[in-house]
Amino acid sequence: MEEEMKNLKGFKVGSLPTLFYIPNFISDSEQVHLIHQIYQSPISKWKSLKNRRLQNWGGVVHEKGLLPQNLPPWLTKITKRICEETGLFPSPINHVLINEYLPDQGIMPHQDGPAYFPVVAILSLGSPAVMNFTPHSRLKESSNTGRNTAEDTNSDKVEAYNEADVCSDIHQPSSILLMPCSLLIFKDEAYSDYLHGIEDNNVHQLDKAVNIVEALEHHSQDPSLLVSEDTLEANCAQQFKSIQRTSTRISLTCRVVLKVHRNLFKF
Ligand SMILES: O=C(O)CCC(=O)C(=O)O
Ligand SMILES: [Fe+2]
Repeated sequence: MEEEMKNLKGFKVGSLPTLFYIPNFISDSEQVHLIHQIYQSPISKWKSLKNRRLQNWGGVVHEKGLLPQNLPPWLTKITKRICEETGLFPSPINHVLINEYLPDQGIMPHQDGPAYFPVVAILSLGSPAVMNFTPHSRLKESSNTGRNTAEDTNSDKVEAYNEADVCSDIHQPSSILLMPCSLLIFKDEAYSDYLHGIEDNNVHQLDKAVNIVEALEHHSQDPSLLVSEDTLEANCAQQFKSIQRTSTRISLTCRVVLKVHRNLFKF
């Protein structure tokens, strides 16, 4: 806890417990290197879903735990740094999902599966995008069995929610602007009581974004940013209205699966 407070002090954004946004967690050249490694991977490593492609690293996440595979050194280099610098993970990060989104692709609102330790670190590369956090009623015990969404087949998500599950009382939706090279960390209620998702269209609104100042500090000239016409006199942070997604976004979702099966036959 002490470590966490020290390392992440100053990076908490918004009022929803708990979101941390670290701009420029990696350098531009590290971004180039990571993108190169991702596209160097065998084509068979890609799995195509309805609305995006993904690479799964670290092994297969099963309802009962992880059937592990070592992460490649180009990934452990970054996951080790995430562990050390955040101090939030109980053991080394052992699972990384790499998602690739074209400008009109996204990920439906979902909650990450129960196999994961409830802290997520997402490194963003390429085109900016907005992630939305939407409140939902607490998962009922009976539905928390690790079933997949309709969209996914790799057991990393729990079932999608219908409208009736989304409550509108004290919990307010919020969103976060994910610029390239940034690291987003979410945990606590943001993990347990909110769904997170990215809209599948090429314009993302910024009106609910809680980290505009932090996100734009080094990126205010980014051509993706669209300025609102009616806020010319407003301060810099408020004049950005939306982003135009014009190229591919890649994200690395880094997590810990606590239960690891060393032996296939023990499943
Ligand atoms: O691409 C992202 O930023 C989010 C990915 C995600 O939520 C997931 O893989 O569970
Ligand atoms: Fe997720």
